[in-house]
Formats: sequence, C-alpha cells, structure tokens
Amino acid sequence: MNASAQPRLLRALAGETLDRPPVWFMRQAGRYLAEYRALRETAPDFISFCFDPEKAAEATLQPMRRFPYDAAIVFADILLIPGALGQKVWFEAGEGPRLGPLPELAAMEAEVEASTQRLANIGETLTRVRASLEPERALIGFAGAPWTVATYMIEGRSSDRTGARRFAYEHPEDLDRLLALLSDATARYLVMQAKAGAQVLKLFESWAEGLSEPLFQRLVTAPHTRIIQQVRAAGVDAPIIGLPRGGGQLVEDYARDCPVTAVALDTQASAAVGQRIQKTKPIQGALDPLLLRAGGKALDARVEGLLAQWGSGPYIFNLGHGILPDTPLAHVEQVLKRITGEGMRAV
Ligand SMILES: Cc1c2[nH]c(c1CCC(=O)O)Cc1[nH]c(c(CCC(=O)O)c1C)Cc1[nH]c(c(CCC(=O)O)c1C)Cc1[nH]c(c(C)c1CCC(=O)O)C2
Repeated sequence: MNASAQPRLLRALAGETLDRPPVWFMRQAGRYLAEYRALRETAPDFISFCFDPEKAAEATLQPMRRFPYDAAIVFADILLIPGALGQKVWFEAGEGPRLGPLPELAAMEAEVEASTQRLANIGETLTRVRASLEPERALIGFAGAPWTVATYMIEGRSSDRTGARRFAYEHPEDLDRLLALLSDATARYLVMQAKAGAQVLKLFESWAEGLSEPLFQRLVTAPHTRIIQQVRAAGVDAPIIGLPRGGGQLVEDYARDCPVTAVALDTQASAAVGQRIQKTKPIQGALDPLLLRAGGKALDARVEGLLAQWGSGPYIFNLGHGILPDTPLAHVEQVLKRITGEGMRAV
C-alpha cells in the first residue's frame, strides 16, 4: 500500500500531523439516521441486532454511505461482555440497559475463555465490513473498559454510579477480582476483533468521572494497562485509543502512565491539556454533542477553534461523547464538509 492509500486515521495514530485531521463520530451508527431506525425495526431486540452479522454490518456501513467519515466503528455494544460472561442483559425500549443479578465471581472467572467464543459474531461483522469498506477508510473495533462495564453490572442499569463507587470502597477485593476478569475477557475480545479485521481498537471508559486519584489509578489506568499488555502479548499491534471520559485533571496522568496509543478527550478538556498530551501522543475529540445538535454559527466557531488549537499536532476530529439521536443530518454535514470538503450523499 503506498503512503497516500494508508487510511488517514492510521496515519494520525502513527503520530503524523496531516493537512486535515481524520474525522469520525462516536455512535455514528444510530438513531439520527432514518435508515438506521428502519433497520432497527427489522430486529426483534437490540442484543439480537448486535449479534446478527448481516444487520450489524449494514448498520456499521450506513453512516459511511451518507457521510465522508474516515473510519467505521463496528456496530455492537459495551454490554455484550457481561452477557457473554453469564449475566442477563436486555434493553428496555425507550429506557436503556437492564442487567440481572451479578453472577458469582468464580462462575464468571470460569467463563472468560468461553466468552470470546460467544462473541464470535462480532468478529464476523468486522470481517464483512472490512470486505466492503474502501481501503482508505479504517475500521475500528471496541470494548467497554472494565470499570464502566462494572458500573452497569453492579448497578443493573444506567445510574449515577454511586452504588458502584461504594462497592469499590466497601468490597475492594471483589471489585478488583471483577475488574481483573473483565480485563482478561476484554483483552481476548479485542484480540479476536483485530484478527477479524479491526485495524484500530478503542476502549470506552465512559464513566471515569468522580473518581479520586487513587481510585482512578486502580479502576481506570491499571485495568487499561493490563488489557493493552495482554493485547500486545498476543501479537496484536493495532493502535489503541483510550477514552477516560470525565477524568478531568487526571487525563494527563492517564496519557503518561497508560500505554494507549492515543487519548480521546471529552468536551471539558482544555486546549492546553490537549496540546501537552499531543507532545507525546495523538489526541481525539472533543466537540460537544449538544453543540452539534444545536448547529449554527456557534458550531462553526467551535469547529474552527478545535482545528486551530489542536490541528497543528496529531489530531483526530470527533465528539467528546456519542452523537445524540435527535441531531439534524444538516449539522453533521456542516461539520464534515468543513473538515473534508465533501457533503452529504443521498442514500
Ligand atoms: C455506555 C455505552 C453503552 N454502549 C456504548 C457505550 C460507551 C459509549 C458511550 O458512553 O456512549 C458504546 C456503543 N454503543 C453502540 C456503539 C456502536 C458503534 C457506534 O456507532 O459508535 C458503541 C460504540 C450502539 C448502541 N448502543 C445503544 C444504541 C441505541 C439502541 C437502539 O437503537 O435501540 C446504539 C445505537 C444502546 C445503549 N448502549 C448503552 C446504553 C447506556 C444504551 C442506551 C442509551 C441509548 O439508547 O443511547 C451502553
């Protein structure tokens, strides 16, 4: 492959500063697309949808047909791992995830190896997508980071995570065991995704906020490090993006101490913090999804601001969190056109 055919995302992750940053959006496959909503109707429930390689590949490719995104992210969910380890997981329509009682730790530890096998269909989705995606567009595989996944496993639903933080203080040994088994299952799952066609891997730590410095080190940095060491030991050298969302000031410690390839920043990250991290690692982020939804001149101004503050170092343009379901397509086009020069295509 000559240098220009190398996907822009991989070049930025290798530390190159490009004429324009690669761009993709977290949750770019989803409900803001009418074609996604129609496809979603054809699946009996959200989990079956994720496990259906044909439908999941189609959902992954839908945003790629409409917009000039530089990368596709496999259509799946961070809560597939608890299911593969034996905890019941389902989605209540219009509400979000629900999980059954937390299984015994020993029972889940015994399922770590088998869990990867149960997730084989996600590998099948990746292989299908890679076969039909243009070579200059990269394919991203992902997993939830152990602490974020554990918050759902402990609380049984989306929550303010108070119960999970209490659990961390009151049952430290159990929590450390849970994070260790999740780390091992996650590392195996990421290795499987890379072998199936994912060229980049991403760890979503959506709930790193509110953690004291010692908790952040123990619940976020240490498990991410363990996962990355295991992925590397398995011979997978795909770049890994870590998103310690809500990590605040601790994000610089994370960038220094954790062997991630690149750090995804949330909407709060300051220009200066990003610039300091960029001296050693590429960064990604950090447009506010609410501003993308609002649109207008304020959106244009913030896009210019982000390009000006971070565009002269290795940078991947993205949101600070997932795109909101009621985001107008015209606003997505407004941003992507400014960055890539290309508009929306009819589908
Ligand atoms: C916390 C989390 C989850 N899932 C995910 C996270 C981490 C990122 C983040 O913080 O947003 C990650 C995720 N979830 C989904 C993807 C697909 C790939 C992509 O386009 O980014 C990815 C990367 C699909 C999805 N995952 C979900 C949907 C919507 C379900 C539907 O279409 O019915 C999609 C497209 C459901 C989901 N999944 C989850 C929740 C809390 C919900 C319900 C809330 C909601 O409905 O948005 C757990």
